[in-house]
Parts: sequence; structure tokens; C-alpha cells
Amino acid sequence: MIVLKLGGSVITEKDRPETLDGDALERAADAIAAALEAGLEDLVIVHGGGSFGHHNASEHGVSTTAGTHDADAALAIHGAMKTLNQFVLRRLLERDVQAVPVHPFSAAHRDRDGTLELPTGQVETMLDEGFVPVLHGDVIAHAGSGATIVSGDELVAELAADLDADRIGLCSTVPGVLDDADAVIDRIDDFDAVADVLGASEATDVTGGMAGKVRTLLALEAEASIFGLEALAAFLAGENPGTTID
Ligand SMILES: Nc1ncnc2c1ncn2[C@@H]1O[C@H](COP(=O)(O)OP(=O)(O)OP(=O)(O)O)[C@@H](O)[C@H]1O
Ligand SMILES: C=C(C)CCOP(=O)(O)O
Repeated sequence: MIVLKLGGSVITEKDRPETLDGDALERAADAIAAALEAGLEDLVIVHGGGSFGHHNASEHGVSTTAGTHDADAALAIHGAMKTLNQFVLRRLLERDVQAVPVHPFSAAHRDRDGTLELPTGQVETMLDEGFVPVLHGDVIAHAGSGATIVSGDELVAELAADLDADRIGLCSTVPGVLDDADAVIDRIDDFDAVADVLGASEATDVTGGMAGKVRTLLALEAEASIFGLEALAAFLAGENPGTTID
């Protein structure tokens, strides 16, 4: 089973609020449809926010730890993410990918200590029935804090652990994690060894950019790859492009 994240920075123009990168999304959908056509089974897709969600979250002062009790704020963030989710589903459905949505706001929550609780029975059943579940970063209820953001990266980690994923892929706007000379780092197995080169996102981002990604992936059992859109087809075909995190 593969858990694939389509980074918001890939499928949107991250520095222009609520602007899709239609060409990039089409290329990603082409690669996914081709891989399924070629025999790939059991694919779970998660997408990030990019210019949808992060701007709304930032405007309302909401992050993974700072919450809101204002339903209008929560719905502005959730609404933006659902709009992006509709674009992603549409592009996949147009290519006969049996994509169906899972909206974390209605499914997941955080405990008082911030731990993410995400039931996955619906995702498993969707997979068993031949669907391709498509989740997304979202706003979720958080005990004691109202509602906070859950990043696509956190959902990937939770799904991969719960569903015992064989492979994890994060398709981002960079060809991998870059070192201080902008060369792709082949393998990362220790956060401290690369902490100096790991930054936040260049655009508005409330969930931690590359540093957050690497930290989350290092905590997982399965190996994960971070790569660019040009390498998505290769990843889905079984290669390990970009940076491997284990
Ligand atoms: N060492 C690094 N190597 C590569 N990218 C880095 C590094 N440090 C910081 N970054 C930034 O991290 C960004 C990728 O993280 P970001 O969270 O924006 O990706 P994403 O998951 O594709 O998008 P989203 O969070 O919207 O879903 C890159 O675009 C770059 O600006
Ligand atoms: C900001 C929101 C709502 C989603 C964040 O998900 P990410 O882009 O995967 O970090």
C-alpha cells in the first residue's frame, strides 16, 4: 500500500491566495492514473493546502497548536480545503481514477495533549472496495483549544502507521531535501545532522515547512521519499527518487 501526499506547494501557486496550479495538478493526476492503469493497487492520497487553507489559517491566527472557538473561522479554513479537494477529485475522476473524499474535520480530532486521533476503518473499507481515498490537511476539533490545523504530513504519518503502508511518498515543489549547496540529500536518518539546512516554507505556511516534514517522517517505521513532481511517476513505479527518510 502506498500513501502519497501531493504537496500544496505543487498543486497550487502557494504565494497567491486560493490559486490552483492547474498544469501541475493535471501532471500529477496523469501520473497517478497511469500507475493505477499499470496495476498499482491500494493507493491513499493526501493533499496539502498550498495557497488554500494556509492563508485562511494565518488570517485567523490558527495553527497546529493555536486554536479557535469561532465556527466562522473554522469553516473558512475547512471551506478553502474542500474547494481544493474538489479540484483534486475532479482531475482524478476525469482520468477514471475512482477517487472519493475523506474530510478530516468530520473524522479526526486532537486530544488535550495535541495527539491526533484519526479513525481509519472508512479508509480501509474504501480501499477494499476499489476506491482511492483522498484526504487533505484540514481544521479539526482539539480538546481544550477549540479547533486547530492538522497538516497533510501528520495525516500521512498516521495513515501510514495505522494501515501499515509499504511506501510513503511526499511530492513537493523541490526535488528533495536540499543541502546548503542546494544539492539533493540522498538519505536522512537523523534530524540533528540536517537541522541547519531545514527551513520553513518560503510561502505562508502554518504547519512547519520542510523541518516539520522531516521530523514527522523520521518518527515512522516505513521509509519515506520526498521528491518533486518530475519524479512522481518513478516513485509510483517503485523507485526511490529524491530524499529517502528512514
Ligand atoms: N533544506 C530544504 N530543502 C528543500 N526545501 C526546503 C528546505 N528548507 C526549507 N524548504 C522549503 O520547504 C518547502 C516545502 O515545504 P512545504 O510545506 O511548502 O511543502 P508542501 O508539503 O509541498 O506544501 P503544503 O505544506 O502547502 O502542503 C520548499 O518549497 C522550500 O521552500
Ligand atoms: C492549513 C491547512 C488547513 C492545511 C495544512 O496542510 P499542509 O499543507 O499539508 O501543511
